[in-house]
Amino acid sequence: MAASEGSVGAVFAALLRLMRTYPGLLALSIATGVASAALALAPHLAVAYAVVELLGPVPDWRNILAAGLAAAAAVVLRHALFGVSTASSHIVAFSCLYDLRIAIAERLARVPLGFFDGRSKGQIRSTLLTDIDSLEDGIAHLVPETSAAVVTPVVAFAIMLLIDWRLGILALLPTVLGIALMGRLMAQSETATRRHFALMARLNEAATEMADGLTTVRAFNQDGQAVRRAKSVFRDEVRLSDEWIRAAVVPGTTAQVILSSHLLFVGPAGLLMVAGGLIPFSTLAAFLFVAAGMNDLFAAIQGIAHRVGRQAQILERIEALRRAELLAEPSPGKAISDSSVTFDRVSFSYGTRCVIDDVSFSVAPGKSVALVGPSGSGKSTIAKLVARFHDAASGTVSIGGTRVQDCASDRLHAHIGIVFQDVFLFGGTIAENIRLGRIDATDEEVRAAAKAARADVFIDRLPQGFRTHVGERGYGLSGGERQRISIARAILKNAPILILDEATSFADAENEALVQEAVAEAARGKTLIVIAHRLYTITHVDEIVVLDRGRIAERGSHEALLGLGGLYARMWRAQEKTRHLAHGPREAAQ
Ligand SMILES: Nc1ncnc2c1ncn2[C@@H]1O[C@H](COP(=O)(O)OP(=O)(O)OP(=O)(O)O)[C@@H](O)[C@H]1O
Repeated sequence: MAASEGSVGAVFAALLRLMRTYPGLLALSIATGVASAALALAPHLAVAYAVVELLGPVPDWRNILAAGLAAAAAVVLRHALFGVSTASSHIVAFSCLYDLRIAIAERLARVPLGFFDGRSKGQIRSTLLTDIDSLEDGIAHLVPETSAAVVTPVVAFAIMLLIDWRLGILALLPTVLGIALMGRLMAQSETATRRHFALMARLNEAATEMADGLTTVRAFNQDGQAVRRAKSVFRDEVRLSDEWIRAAVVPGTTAQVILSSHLLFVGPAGLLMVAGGLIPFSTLAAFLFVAAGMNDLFAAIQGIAHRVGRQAQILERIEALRRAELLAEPSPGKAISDSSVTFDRVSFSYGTRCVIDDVSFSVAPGKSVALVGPSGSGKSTIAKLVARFHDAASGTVSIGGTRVQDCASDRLHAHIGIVFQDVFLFGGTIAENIRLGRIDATDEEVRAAAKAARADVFIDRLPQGFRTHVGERGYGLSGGERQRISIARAILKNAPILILDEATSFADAENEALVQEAVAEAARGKTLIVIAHRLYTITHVDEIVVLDRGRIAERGSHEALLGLGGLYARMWRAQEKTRHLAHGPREAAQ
């Protein structure tokens, strides 16, 4: 966006673009803001008029009184207009913030899910909350205040030029000089502002990490280290703010002094002109009263200059999310004929690191494949390529004979149900969380899905059953219970392809048995791709694909792979030994 270039014009253009959906209110805010600012000069003009009258040969007290009353009325009107201006600009601002949040949320819902891999949640949260909130200053204050701050000096200078053009030009010089200096100041402070905001994102991350990771940190007795890390970011923040203020204070004050110095130029020059008989004293007095009315406005201009720089960087970060590259959508998308899944010579890299290398396999409709292999071998990445979280760098991933890139994303996602190992539950009721599988499902359907997922018994035992609120991320439920809610979602969705990232650990055998039953229920009649960590759960699948460093090392049935005596057989023996030790010989033999 143009605002990222940081120029004042670009920032205002970007802010006005955001506000253009509310043209009536925007115009009202600017017009009343400008009128209010122009009226700021009225008392000065009234005093100037009264002084000229007083210094005249026959002062007319009625005129002087009228000037006083006009000044009082102008003050009241000025404040009333200012109230209208800020009220309407705030209505526009809060509507714009809402629009932006919705636009970004809709955008984020359509970007490839891989977009989130490279970004910290803290950064996204900071932009969605803090940055968009900070835009309120730009929209509600900056635009009307700036229009007003520009108009008042222009009107004042016009009046000053009318009173005496020579003094008017003299008063203009320090303004030009001060504004030029302020421009340089803004350019200089841009780097500092940028560093400050980068630090704000780190602050946000540190705070999120502290809140989210508190349990882990405490469990490992690392509270000291976590606090030290957070403290170091907090200290950096103070240091940087200090540097920032120190860097801005000298040039800022200089610009302010120069901007306010017009009276220093005009006063002596005007007195010389009076002494030389070029102008009467009453003209100088009137001029000085109008010129004095400019001082507050110069201070306002300086504040505005600083805020524009800040807004430029806020807009830049907001735009990065608002313009995030979308998944290329085919138009119209091709049909998906069945629920088969095929990988044909697929390779994929995260950055420059190749993690899937020339992988080919296929699963026929209603059949099952298990992806196994050491940690980091690429199992989850393969599952993500099926659901098009990322696009393959080469080769094709297809569903029902259609490349995933050729399917409209809603149709693609309607075909795939995913059960992640790390189950995400929203803060809401259990029923709402299950209904995520199909928004229009009836209460009976939700209950039936929960029953099929072996979740109904524990849900009914909760204080408010299906209406029980689960906290953020499912706080208050066990891992196995969360897993079964997530399986209930998939059962409710009833998509023909099921991708299952198998949970690695369970607190007890009962929970594990229930999840296994739930999985069997969810997978009934579906094409199943299961990422398996515990090999004894997948001995029955149609094909096992063994991955090693992104390549297919072996494939076949459980028995065939054991007979091969390779990686799978070694993994199986290692796991059986552990199971044997954990459960005793009888259970392991079952
Ligand atoms: N978002 C990412 N950015 C960069 N590298 C990634 C990303 N996600 C995964 N990787 C890397 O890609 C490789 C494959 O990861 P993947 O998660 O597919 O493996 P996995 O076999 O599922 O591992 P695990 O069994 O531990 O879950 C790993 O080396 C991992 O570090």
